[in-house]
Amino acid sequence: MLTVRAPATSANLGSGFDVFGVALERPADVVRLSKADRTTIDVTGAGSQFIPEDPEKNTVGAVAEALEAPAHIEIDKGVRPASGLGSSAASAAAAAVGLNELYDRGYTREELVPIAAKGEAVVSGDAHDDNVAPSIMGGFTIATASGVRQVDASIPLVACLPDIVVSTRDARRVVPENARVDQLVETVGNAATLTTGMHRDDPGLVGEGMHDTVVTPARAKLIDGYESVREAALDAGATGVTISGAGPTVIAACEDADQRAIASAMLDTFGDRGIDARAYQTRIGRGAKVF
Ligand SMILES: Nc1ncnc2c1ncn2[C@@H]1O[C@H](COP(=O)(O)OP(=O)(O)OP(=O)(O)O)[C@@H](O)[C@H]1O
Ligand SMILES: N[C@@H](CCO)C(=O)O
Repeated sequence: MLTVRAPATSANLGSGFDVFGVALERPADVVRLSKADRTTIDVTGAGSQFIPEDPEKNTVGAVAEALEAPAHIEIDKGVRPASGLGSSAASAAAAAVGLNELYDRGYTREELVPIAAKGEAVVSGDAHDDNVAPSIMGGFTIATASGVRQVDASIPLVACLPDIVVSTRDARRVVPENARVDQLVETVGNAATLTTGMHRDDPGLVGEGMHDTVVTPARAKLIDGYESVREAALDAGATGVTISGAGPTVIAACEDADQRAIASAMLDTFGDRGIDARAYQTRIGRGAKVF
């Protein structure tokens, strides 16, 4: 038996659609794995009633198949599914790291990213790396066709998860197929600014780089109250606000001292619209850990 804790993640960060991602210190999935003749899965915890235990439909099943590593896998969900916090990815990351060790496959953390992404493909139809990469490697990650670059950062964040369901599959359907050259120029500038902020651990630059005029406006329509929540967070001191992954979580970058006020402002604004929510006062953290 081997236990792995894999963190929630926030992908895109506005200007880095399908490329950027960060690991969060919390919440996380805890996955226990033991060798078996065939893969079986038990799921408990947050939203487990909505998560299939069929290995063909659960992200960890695809990972076990890719690694040719059948196992009994117990998933204790700390990351609610369809949250925009990489719920499916956290389980896939934990399974990739754990089965790699259990079967002594010898893959590096970076080599495990595309293997874990095969789990994401089961769920959203696309094997996007931008959640599994930070959940496996930690910190801030830049996932491209040529591999993953990783930066250790510890930017304070507030992730506000409303009691709304937005599936990645649905959110990918509203992404525009084209963008103008001026939007391309603005996005590159914001992405470069955000990356510089991560290297300098500068919440101001990271927040500035989270601005996005291409994907975020299209997805904002799926989150009741998004614009009001974003404004309230900025008024409370957030340096930048955007949709976390495919949503509905709304994520803010900030200074430590402003976290509590930002969390309250976001919760109150959703509450004014009759929407229950919870806010994680967290920060960028480390990747999957084997116990
Ligand atoms: N191990 C798993 N953990 C969570 N969800 C899973 C898992 N395996 C399969 N799923 C399915 O994946 C879907 C949740 O994935 P989805 O990508 O929509 O949400 P998310 O991963 O929380 O969000 P995002 O990818 O935007 O961060 C649910 O429909 C769930 O049934
Ligand atoms: N980049 C993906 C992340 C999903 O968590 C999307 O936004 O669809």
